Amino acid sequence: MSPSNQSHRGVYAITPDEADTARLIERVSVVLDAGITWLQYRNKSAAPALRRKQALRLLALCRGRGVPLIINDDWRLAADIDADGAHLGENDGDIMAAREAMGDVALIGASCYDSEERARRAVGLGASYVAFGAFFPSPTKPDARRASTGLLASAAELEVPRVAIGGITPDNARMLVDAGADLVAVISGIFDAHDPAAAVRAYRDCFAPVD
Ligand SMILES: Cc1ncc(COP(=O)(O)OP(=O)(O)O)c(N)n1
Ligand SMILES: Cc1nc(C(=O)O)sc1CCOP(=O)(O)O
Ligand SMILES: [Mg+2]
Repeated sequence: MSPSNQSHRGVYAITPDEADTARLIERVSVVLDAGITWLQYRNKSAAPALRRKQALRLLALCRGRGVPLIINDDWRLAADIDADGAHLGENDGDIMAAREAMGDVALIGASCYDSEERARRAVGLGASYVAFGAFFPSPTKPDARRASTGLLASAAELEVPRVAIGGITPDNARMLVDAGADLVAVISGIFDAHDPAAAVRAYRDCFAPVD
């Protein structure tokens, strides 16, 4: 997988906690139509049965739009429903086990926070992308530890896509792209925006070359 591959570049939208499944699908549809690269299903409040139901509904939606669906936290659920990937943080289990269960082409992401060493280890264990953050104060996760943009450049040698996360807005995204981010992962900047589709387009513009 090449970090310059266009299919691994752009907007990585992450769902907000949304208990109403019909509303979740409605909100995500708008965002998919605006042109995102990947979607992550993340719902920290839902019980397992609701998470499974929502993940299945999102998977059908994403398949129809050709957008990979990555499941947060739970690689077993991801493997069980045949999602496109799983995202694992420091308390979310074993990258090697996820890779073994999900196969070679699955998108297995690892949260690396502010640590290049953690990213190196994750790639060694089979991660397909690494995520660093938080780069800015995050409304969704105010206590997230902070990362510096230098990590994005130095992690280029890992030769997997580098994801930036945490408080990313259309106004600060370009500096992360310029620093080496292949994807920007966003919750509130999209889903709390007055016009989520316009927000996605504004993030996408940050990946376009400046004239
Ligand atoms: C793309 C991406 N990066 C980081 C995270 C955070 O993962 P984690 O630290 O496990 O925290 P939770 O999201 O589970 O609260 C992520 N989900 N996605
Ligand atoms: C889920 C998550 N992980 C982070 C990390 O730094 O690892 S920051 C974060 C929240 C991202 O939401 P928002 O775009 O609203 O800031
Ligand atoms: Mg997690």
